[in-house]
Amino acid sequence: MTSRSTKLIAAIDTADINQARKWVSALEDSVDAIKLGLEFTYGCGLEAVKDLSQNQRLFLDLKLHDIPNTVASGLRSLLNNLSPELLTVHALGGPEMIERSREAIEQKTSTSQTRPKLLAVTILTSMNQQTLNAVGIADTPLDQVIRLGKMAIKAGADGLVCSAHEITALRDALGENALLVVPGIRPKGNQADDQQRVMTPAQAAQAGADWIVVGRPITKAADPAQAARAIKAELQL
Ligand SMILES: O=c1ccn([C@@H]2O[C@H](COP(=O)(O)O)[C@@H](O)[C@H]2O)c(=O)[nH]1
Repeated sequence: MTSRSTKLIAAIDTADINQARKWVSALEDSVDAIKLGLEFTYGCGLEAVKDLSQNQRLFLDLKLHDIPNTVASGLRSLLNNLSPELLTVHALGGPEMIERSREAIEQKTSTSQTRPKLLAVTILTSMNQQTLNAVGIADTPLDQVIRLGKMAIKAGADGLVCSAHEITALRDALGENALLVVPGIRPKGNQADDQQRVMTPAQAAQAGADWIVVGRPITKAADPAQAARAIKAELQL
């Protein structure tokens, strides 16, 4: 049990700007932040990201993964126009890519701004033991997340994207300061869709998530705001 207060991020996964606006406005008072990722950014563009996040805390989830120079340059270009609160690179890009990302972010943050927090995506929540084996990794998801998590934090990441199954072991390994941002969340009664390492909002909060990320259980609900409020209520249990 933890005294940490777990916050809710709604994943706004659509390429339709009008749909995105409707969701963001309906969810304004019931979530703590929005997440815009590949679907919205590729479909609507970076100007739309800026526009949609004007009055919202923004998690920009582009999961950059390339050689260190390209990722660092990409981040500098991105941060010319945007200042998300959280952003992602893939831990599998390695320590130099993470170090260079952190440097790029620091370089682009003026003294009056809050620095965007750099999150390293460990093992996608859609992967299980079988999928890891299929890409040539014999370790368990837990061992692999812990190894990547330690490396990423040492290289300068502020936090990690992981599943709720790894939170307790990550807290033991990394302490309380690493930000743990947790997708793969399904309230009871929701289907898992393509997610494999899943827990409920209450379980993730009890394990010590800083943020949970929830997409389809909110956006596909008949009343997205009500679904988000129910998840928030579960976080207080
Ligand atoms: O390991 C990861 C990393 C990111 N995500 C993203 O979170 C949301 C989850 O959406 P649901 O509809 O709640 O499944 C989605 O935008 C993913 O890109 C993740 O699921 N797992």
